[in-house]
Order: sequence, then structure tokens, then C-alpha cells
Amino acid sequence: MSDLLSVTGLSITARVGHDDISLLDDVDLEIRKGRIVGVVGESGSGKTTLARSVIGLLERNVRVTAGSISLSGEQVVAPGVDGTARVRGSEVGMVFQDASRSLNPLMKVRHHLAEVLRRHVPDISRADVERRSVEVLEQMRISDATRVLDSYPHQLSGGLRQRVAIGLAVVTRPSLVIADECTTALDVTTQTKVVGLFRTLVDELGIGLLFVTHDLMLASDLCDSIAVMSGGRVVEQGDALQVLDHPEQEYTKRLLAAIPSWS
Ligand SMILES: Nc1ncnc2c1ncn2[C@@H]1O[C@H](COP(=O)(O)OP(=O)(O)OP(=O)(O)O)[C@@H](O)[C@H]1O
Repeated sequence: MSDLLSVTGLSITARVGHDDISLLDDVDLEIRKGRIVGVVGESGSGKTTLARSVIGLLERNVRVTAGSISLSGEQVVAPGVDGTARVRGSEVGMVFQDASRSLNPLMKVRHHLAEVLRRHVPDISRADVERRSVEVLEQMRISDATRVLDSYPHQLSGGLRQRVAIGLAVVTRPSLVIADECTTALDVTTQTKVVGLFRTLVDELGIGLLFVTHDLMLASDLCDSIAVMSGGRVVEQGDALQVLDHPEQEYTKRLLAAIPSWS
């Protein structure tokens, strides 16, 4: 099976004053359909830079200096090449850390979904917007879809808001979803439910999921494989159980040793 996402030798720098500082250095990563890849590492290790590079949401002082990113075999990112606008929101969905911030407080859920669908599905009918909106909320295991469609974000619980945000990321039926610390703001019970939902979605829809987290426990529950990042490099990667149960790198061992309940 060919890779859905293929990151090869990716190096990224940021211009700060007169200097170029390295954010990512020779990063390789692959995701196949139906698989969840966790990107873990301490704060500042480069996880968000990697996630954002796939959808072209890097800041203006940041540029790709080497390597490439391909989606389903087609190159979208390379030095001087940025084809991410073509795939962002359609081929690749994104779920951010704080659902409240990715939802407009003045817009009902119905309008959020309609806006995304109209942007990415040309000529979609009103009836289809309604049908797909209800369908995606049901996929998010939201039982009272009509009430939620007619709600403003602040009328929903944090967990429900995050499920709506995930719904917005998948309503266009992307092949890849990127979730960046998207459970960090949730309490542990809600986190567990969202993680369970991701697993079901990946299995049901056959999408690939890039799951960025600093939480190794969470990654071990959810991910099929794991890439451990430190200082802008992937220092270790492979099957999740293998990496977490038999880490080869000192850095991974230290990360694991920092978790009190890890044994
Ligand atoms: N536009 C930028 N200009 C300068 N430095 C940047 C820029 N973006 C990121 N960095 C730096 O690059 C490093 C990696 O940042 P990044 O946000 O990718 O890490 P992270 O692993 O996602 O961290 P966190 O878990 O805290 O979000 C950090 O040291 C950060 O300060």
C-alpha cells in the first residue's frame, strides 16, 4: 500500500533578525490510510512546525530549505514549492488545540458546517448541506444532531465543541486529518472519549491521522506508530508498542521515565 502522507528529508528554518535558525532538520515521516501516527516530544521539539508544514500554515519568517511533503504520491511542499492551498480543508483536515478558538462564537454550528461544505464542494445543494451536516454530527456520535446544529459554540460543552471541531475537519471527507494537541484543553474523561472517537473515525472512514501530543500515555492508547521529536529532529520512530515498551534512544527513555505511572 502506498503512503498517504510522505515527509522526506524535510528541513525548515526561521529567519530571526539576521540569522536562520533550524526548526526541523531532515525529518522523515510516513502515514498510510487507516493508520494513526503520533508525533510526541517536549515543548519546542518541532511537533507543531511539522504538523503545520503539511497544510501550509507556517509563519511568514519560516521556509522549507530541503526535502519534500507528498500527499497520495503528489508533491505539495518542497523548497520554493507550496501546493498546500489546493489540499487544505479538502484533502487534509485540521483540528486545533482549542475548539472554542477555531469556532466563531457568533455562528451556529449549522453555519460553520455549511460554510466549509460550500467552500470545498462546489454547487452543493441546500438539501445536501443539511444531509451531510447531520451525517457528520452523527459520525461524531452526537445523538441530538438537530439541537447541536442550531446551537452557538458557547451553548455546548467543551467535549461537544471539540467533537464539532473534528466534524468540521472531516465533513469534506479528507484523506488525512492533522490533530495538534487537540485534547490538551479537555478533562481526562472527555479526552478518553475524543481519543476513542478518533480511533473509530480512522477505522470507519479509512483516513490517516497525524496526532500531535506531548502526552505519551495518550499516544500509547491511540497511535499505531510513534515518531519521537527532539530539537527539530525525529530521534526515534516505529511501531507504538515497540517504541514505548523498548525505547532505543536515551531521549525517549527520559520522556517515559518522566511519567509517574509508566512501568
Ligand atoms: N516562526 C517562528 N520563528 C522563530 N522560531 C520559531 C517559529 N516557529 C517556531 N519556532 C521555534 O521552533 C521551535 C519548535 O516550535 P514548535 O511550535 O514546532 O514546537 P512544539 O514541539 O510544537 O512545541 P509545543 O508543544 O510547545 O507547541 C521552538 O523553539 C519555537 O520557539
